[in-house]
Amino acid sequence: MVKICCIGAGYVGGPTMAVIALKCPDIEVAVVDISVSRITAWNSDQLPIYEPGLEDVVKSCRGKNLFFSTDVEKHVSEADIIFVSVNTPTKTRGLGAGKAADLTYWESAARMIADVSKSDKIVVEKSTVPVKTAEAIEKILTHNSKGVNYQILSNPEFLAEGTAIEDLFAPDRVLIGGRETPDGQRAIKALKDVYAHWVPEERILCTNLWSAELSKLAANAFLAQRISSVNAMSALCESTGADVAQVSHAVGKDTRIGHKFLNSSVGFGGSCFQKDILNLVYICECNGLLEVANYWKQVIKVNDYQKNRFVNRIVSSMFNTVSGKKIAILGFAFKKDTGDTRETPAIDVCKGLLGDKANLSIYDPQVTEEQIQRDLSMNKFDWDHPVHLQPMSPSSVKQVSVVWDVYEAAKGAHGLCILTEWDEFKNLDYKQIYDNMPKPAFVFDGRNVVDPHKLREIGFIVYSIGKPLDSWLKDMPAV
Ligand SMILES: NC(=O)C1=CN([C@@H]2O[C@H](COP(=O)(O)OP(=O)(O)OC[C@H]3O[C@@H](n4cnc5c(N)ncnc54)[C@H](O)[C@@H]3O)[C@@H](O)[C@H]2O)C=CC1
Ligand SMILES: O=C(O)[C@H]1O[C@H](OP(=O)(O)OP(=O)(O)OC[C@H]2O[C@@H](n3ccc(=O)[nH]c3=O)[C@H](O)[C@@H]2O)[C@H](O)[C@@H](O)[C@@H]1O
Repeated sequence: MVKICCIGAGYVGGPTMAVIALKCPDIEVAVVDISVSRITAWNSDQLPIYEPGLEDVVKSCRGKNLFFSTDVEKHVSEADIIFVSVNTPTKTRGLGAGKAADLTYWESAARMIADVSKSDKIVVEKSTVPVKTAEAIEKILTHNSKGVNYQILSNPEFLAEGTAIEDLFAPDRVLIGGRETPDGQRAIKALKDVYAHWVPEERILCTNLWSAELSKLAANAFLAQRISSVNAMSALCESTGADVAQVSHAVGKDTRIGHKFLNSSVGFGGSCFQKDILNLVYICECNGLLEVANYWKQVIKVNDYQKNRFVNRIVSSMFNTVSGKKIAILGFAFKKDTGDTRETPAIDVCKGLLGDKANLSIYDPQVTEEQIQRDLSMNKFDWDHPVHLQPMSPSSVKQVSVVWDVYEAAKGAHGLCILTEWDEFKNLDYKQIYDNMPKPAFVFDGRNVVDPHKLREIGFIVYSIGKPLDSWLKDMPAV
């Protein structure tokens, strides 16, 4: 029986391995992690991450051919194929700080593999890594090999959170990069055979190592670029009276452009887009390609601009101050159907409002108070480390309260800010909410989930990203 071990039981390692176990009953899959609490949660009824459909998959194979364990060394030494799906955060210190990927966790995983392996291994990069990481990993492994042969493959993951199980069941493509040697090709075939259990052959793309590594960074950069493009247009729409939804629709009808990923928003979030683009920028700079680096940097600058613009709009429309005013924040996760808050635009918007001394009442159906308090008091990039290595008990932010009832969050608030597109926000009783707010009552919709016309009929002053402004907002331009 082929044995797979995955190092890193996170948003990627957990769901991908669960699906491999489900689709390949003839393979034994062990997911290992240094975080005891994560592994305990994977072995319990309360999984450590919220992802639609995940629980069913885990329950149907856990204890049969899917195991979660903290015994990292045992499972690594027994495995034929080792996936490495550990954190690759942005460096916060030293060379490349603020841009380069921090490969500390990767390197320590590689050194541990070299220490405990007694049989030949295929080591698969599942984490998103800089181009040429495989070369570095290969050096660590071969310099410490004790006669064991290693083949390194790059097999980046393209799942999106909230749809991870769907994405894994029917991926647009599976990408496998390896060495162009007979041993490298054999390793590619071994991994291809795993995916071939359920992915049609024409969707499994095999390339050289560097193409696979770079394709992952490129794919995320292209996706983020689309959002920054439409968000840049949203600012122009507000100045001209165009409606960004209509513009996106018209543009996306061109089959060469396509309609997906053209929703204007308060900005993209998530653990990877910014991190991976910064990483790409750093690689370009290291290769002397400054024009290319600047081109991609702009995608992040526009994203920051969009978040700032949103905060400025709120403050300027409320008589240039939110000091002492209650603002209800509806949604904190970086997108709907996940409890993940990594790099969520809500953090920057909340910090911007807190900077202007607002009192925030936050509601998100999947995010706990503890998480929100941590996010609002943590330093940039500190979030992307194993949980038990993150700074402990940051002080809580006093002007923030977190509630589990959206109407309670809204009660007495001067304004509502919609920051995540949870479906439930579409159909709230906005009349009841309006009646319980001081006037003028504002709605700032950062996800275009509400119908501004209906809310204006109730009496709200409504700002929807990229939509024609009402006269109140026109008279109070955001600087
Ligand atoms: N979150 C996502 O949707 C996607 C993430 N990725 C990439 O996948 C990688 C992992 O991301 P996530 O799963 O989101 O991160 P995560 O933080 O949820 O999981 C990483 C896990 O690795 C563990 N870990 C770190 N060092 C370890 C070591 N030496 N030994 C054992 N366990 C160790 C941590 O404790 C943590 O549980 C990153 O490179 C990310 O860029 C790629 C595609 C999608
Ligand atoms: O490498 C990764 O981590 C993953 O990053 C993204 O997945 P994810 O971040 O989970 O979620 P997305 O659906 O891409 O959304 C990212 C952000 O962009 C925002 N977004 C998305 C689409 C859109 O049209 N407009 C928009 O503002 C979302 O609200 C969210 O904040 C990619 O979609 C995945 O392919 C990739 O594997």
